[in-house]
Amino acid sequence: MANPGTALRTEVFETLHINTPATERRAATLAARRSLKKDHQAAWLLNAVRCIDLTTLAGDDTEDRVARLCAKARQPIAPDLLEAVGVTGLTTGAVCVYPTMVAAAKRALAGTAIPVASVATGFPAGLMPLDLRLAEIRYAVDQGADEIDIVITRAHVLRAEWTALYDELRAMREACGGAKMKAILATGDLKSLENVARASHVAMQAGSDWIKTSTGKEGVNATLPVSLVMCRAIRDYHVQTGHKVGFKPAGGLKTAKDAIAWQVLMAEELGRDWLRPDLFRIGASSLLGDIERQISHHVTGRYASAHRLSLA
Ligand SMILES: O=C[C@H](O)COP(=O)(O)O
Repeated sequence: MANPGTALRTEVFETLHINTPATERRAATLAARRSLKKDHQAAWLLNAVRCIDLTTLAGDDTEDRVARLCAKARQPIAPDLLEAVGVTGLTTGAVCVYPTMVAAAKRALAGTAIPVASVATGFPAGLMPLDLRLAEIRYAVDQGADEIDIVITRAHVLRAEWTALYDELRAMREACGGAKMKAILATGDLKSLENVARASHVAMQAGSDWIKTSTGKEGVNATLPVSLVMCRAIRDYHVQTGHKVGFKPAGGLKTAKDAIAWQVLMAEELGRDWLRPDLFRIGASSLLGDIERQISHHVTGRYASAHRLSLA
C-alpha cells in the first residue's frame, strides 16, 4: 500500500541523537550471525532473489544490454537448480534502469508482472533545476516506469533545510502519479548518522514508498550501520503513523553473505513483513551471480566452475 505521508514534523527528528559505537556494534553482530541452518540458507537466498532490483546504470547501457538484464530478471536462477529446490516462477523484484531504457525494459518484460524501476531527477547527483527533475520523472512514467528512484538534494540535509527538502520530495511524489517512489538519500554524502535519520524521516513524511541508501556512485554506498539507522526510522514512522515504508540498500552488495546479513537486519529490526518485495528491495548489478553459485553449491554439494554459470 502506498505511503500517503504526513505534514512535515521536524519535532520527530530535530533533537535525536545516535550512539554511533552502539550502532556499529549492533551492525557487526548482524554480519556475523551463525544461527542460520544450511537448509534455511537456500530459502533466504531465494527470498533475496525475489527482492533484487536487478540494475544496470552505466554510461554504455544499450537496449540489448537491458533486454539481457530483463531475460535474467525473468529467469534469475538456472531452471535445473530451481527444480532441485522445488521452486517455480521465481523472478527478481524489479529491473532498474535509466529513463531512456524504460521502454526497452517494458518490451522485454511484457507478459510478466516484473515492475520496471527508473532512476530520475538528475541521477546520481541531482544537481539540476527542479522543473527539469520533475519533467524527467514524468518522462519516465510516460515511458511506462512502475517505480521511480529519485535522488534528494544533499545540500538541503547538510544545511538542515527541512522545509525545502520536504517540498521538493512532495513535488516529486506528485510527479510520480501512480508510480511508486523510492527516495535515494545518498547516505555516503550526508556526513553523520543523525543526518541519515533526519533525511529518512523527511522522505517518509513526504510520502516515499521506500527509502534507499545510495546511488551506487557515492564513495561509500550501503553499509549495515547506516541501514540499521534507516530501519529504526522506518520502525518509528510505522509506530507514529501506522504506515509501512520499504527499505532498499543499494551499492556494493555483491555476495550471498551480504544478502543474508541485510535480510537478518530486516527480520530482526522490522519483522518478517519487511522481507517481501513490496517492503524490501536490494539494488544490485552483480549480486545474483554469487547467489546462484551458492544455490548451486547447496544443490550439488560443490561449487560450479565459472563456465557453468551464466554471466550475471
Ligand atoms: O541501485 C543500484 C546500484 O546502482 C547498484 O550498485 P552495484 O552496481 O554496486 O550493485
